[in-house]
Amino acid sequence: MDATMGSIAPTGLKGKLAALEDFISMQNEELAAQRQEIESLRGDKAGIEEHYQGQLQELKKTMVGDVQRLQEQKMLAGLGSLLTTSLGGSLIVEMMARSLQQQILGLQRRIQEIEEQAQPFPRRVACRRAGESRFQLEGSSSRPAMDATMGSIAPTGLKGKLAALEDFISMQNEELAAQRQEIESLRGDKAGIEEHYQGQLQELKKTMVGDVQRLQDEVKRHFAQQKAENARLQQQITTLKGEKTSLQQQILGLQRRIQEIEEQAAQECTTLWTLCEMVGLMVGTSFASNDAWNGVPWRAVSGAWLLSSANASRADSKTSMSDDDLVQVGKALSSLKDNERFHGVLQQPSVSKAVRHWAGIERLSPEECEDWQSDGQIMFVLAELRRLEHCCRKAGMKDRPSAASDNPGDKVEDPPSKRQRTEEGAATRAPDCKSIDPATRTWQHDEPAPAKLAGEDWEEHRSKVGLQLMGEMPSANASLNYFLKDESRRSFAAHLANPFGQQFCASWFAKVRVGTKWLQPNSWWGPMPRKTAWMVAKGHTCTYEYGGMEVQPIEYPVWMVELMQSVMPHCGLTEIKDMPNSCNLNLYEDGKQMVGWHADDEELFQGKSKDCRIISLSLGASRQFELELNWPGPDESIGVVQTLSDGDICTMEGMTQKHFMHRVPEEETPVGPRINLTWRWIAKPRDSSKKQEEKVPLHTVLACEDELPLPDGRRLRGGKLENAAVQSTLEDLPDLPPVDPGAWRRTLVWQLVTMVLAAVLARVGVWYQEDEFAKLAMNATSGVGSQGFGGFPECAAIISRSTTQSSDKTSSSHPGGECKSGLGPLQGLGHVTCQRVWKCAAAWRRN
Ligand SMILES: O=C(O)CCC(=O)C(=O)O
Ligand SMILES: [Fe+2]
Repeated sequence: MDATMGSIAPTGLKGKLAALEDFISMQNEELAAQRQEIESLRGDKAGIEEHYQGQLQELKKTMVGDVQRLQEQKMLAGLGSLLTTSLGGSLIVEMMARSLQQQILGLQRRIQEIEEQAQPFPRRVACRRAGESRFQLEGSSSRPAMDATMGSIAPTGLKGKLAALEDFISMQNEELAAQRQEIESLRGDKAGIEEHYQGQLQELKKTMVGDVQRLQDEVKRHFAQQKAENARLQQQITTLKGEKTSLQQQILGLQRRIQEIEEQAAQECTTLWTLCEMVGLMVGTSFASNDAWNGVPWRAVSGAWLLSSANASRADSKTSMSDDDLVQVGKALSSLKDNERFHGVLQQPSVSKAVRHWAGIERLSPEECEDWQSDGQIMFVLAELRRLEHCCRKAGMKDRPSAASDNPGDKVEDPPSKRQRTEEGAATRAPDCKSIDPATRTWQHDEPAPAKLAGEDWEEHRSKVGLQLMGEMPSANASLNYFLKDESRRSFAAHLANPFGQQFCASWFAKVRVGTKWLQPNSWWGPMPRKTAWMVAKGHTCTYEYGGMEVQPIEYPVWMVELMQSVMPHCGLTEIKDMPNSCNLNLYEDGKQMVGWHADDEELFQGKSKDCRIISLSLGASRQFELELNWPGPDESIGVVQTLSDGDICTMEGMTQKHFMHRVPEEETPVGPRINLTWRWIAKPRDSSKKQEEKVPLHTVLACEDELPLPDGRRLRGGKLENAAVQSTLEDLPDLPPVDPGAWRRTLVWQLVTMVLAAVLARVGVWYQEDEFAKLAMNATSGVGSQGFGGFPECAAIISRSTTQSSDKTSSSHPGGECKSGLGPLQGLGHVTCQRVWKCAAAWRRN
């Protein structure tokens, strides 16, 4: 400053002052310029910082994007690895994915570091804020500020003023120097920041490029590996596909083979089954019509049947004469089994149809039945079956279940086996073994003709036995006309044309039709071709049986007694106590409905051994009533026909039921409905205590949908075999009394029991290994003795073979877990339960 001042000094004090002032003002200007530069430098610095921060931000964004992309690639790689691992079990892809994951983690860390490092450049000049300047040089108005400062140092004279100015200048100089220093420092800062950020950016870019490059390389390598792996897997898939195709072809082949075998087996089974069914029918057991038997392994069961039959016949060769008949049955069965022609012919649909009809399984039209007469194949098969039937009959097997009771005659109706031609069975039964012999004109009967008396007469004369015909009774209607009067056979039938008038008959037709609970039971031969009801006088309880079915009696309704009081006096019966105590009612809805050839010869009425009265009233449409001789003599006419019209009374008296059959045949032309009431006298009431022991057919055990009443009054759930019910019933069953091995071992009924047991077990899903089953059978039949039951192990073997073949070979108790019954798998229940099942089945053999 001194130098500057020296150059402007010599012009006196005033001049000096003026010079100083100029100088100060110059310096002020310089100071202002410097401040401006400082401002601008500060702005530059902020700009630079902002610029680099922006760049860093951008870089970070790019890096995040890159990482994300890599992550996606890694995810894909993860998927690929999953696929690869699951397909080929390769771990390479997974390892690569893991390394990528680590790299990404590293990159993320790196970004964090960079973020931390990328804090704004430290402001080393931050302490030098504008406010700390010794001079308040706000804005551009430096002059007034200086003036003010100068003013404060002014009033001490010119010298003082000079000295003050000098001071001021020297302060200004200091200030300038300080500002210059700041400018210097700011310039340095600016360069430093730029350099700092540049360096950082450079480094960051370098790291990033390296990292990304490395990752990309790795991803590339990974994909290449993946590609190779895929190719390998593709190869494997192609191989597998080829193998699969070949296996599929093999399976198809096997399936075809199975089908062939099954078809073959089904054919065998059909034949065997027909035999079983037939023999079953003979011993009073029918399986065919029962849905409950669906799902039973018939092949096994029928196989078991034949095996045990064969076994029985083998065993029988050593036994006593009394078993001969059974041996014959076994032999007949075996011979049928080996009869090639029989089996061949049986395959024919028409033949099997005929057999099914013959066995009563399926109903066919009379026209179809007639065609069979001329069909050699059908006749051949039926003849073979008849031979078997003959053996069975001889061995004491009966036609149907009730025939096995002690009272075989206690039936109102027999199966239509006794008569042929247009009998009831014509619609339901094949032209069977019963036919009229054209040479002798005699019916071929189950029974031979009874012996005649010493002369030509068949029966004692009525005068001798004291038979009074109803028409001869004093009060009887004189118009009662005997259209059949066979004194030799003591057989009579009378007719009385409507004595009541049309009005009476119409009103009674309606009353009886509405007042009766009509039934149409199914017999062995199909549904009965008419409706029926069975009524008895108060105090009588006899049931009425139709082909295997029992009908409970209805007590005479009031109208019945009233009607009898109108009808009976025409037959000479005026007292209630003398009137019939039972009545069979028939409703023929139309001309197609009928009653086949039969005799009312049930034991209940004793019609075969004693004189027997039957009185009938017809209401409604007229129908033909035919009577024919059982054993007509050479010159005798076979029978008589009587039309029965509305209101007509008809009687049968004496021994008519023994020597004649009667029927009401189908009408050719349409006719209206007809009711017939047939009154009879119950001569020998059935012993009701016998009812307890009545036969329950074996199949009923399984067939019944609901509860099955046990002989002792308890009930068993059959068809559904419900767990708890079966369990508790079986638990309560008493132990079996010891059985006589000779009697039971070889009877066909017993063998049927084993079949049923096998079927029961099969049905509830229990399958045993041969030895297990045999042991079980032995235990259960310990009462039978050391021989045991011959057929059983075979039976078990067949069952176990036929079942283990199809499913689980190792399971001894429950293949496939497919159990259709409500009992569930018996696996957990074990032998005890099975023994009970056995006991249960065995208990039925007594029935
Ligand atoms: O309907 C008829 O006339 C005969 C009925 C018959 O024979 C019977 O019910 O036993
Ligand atoms: Fe009859």
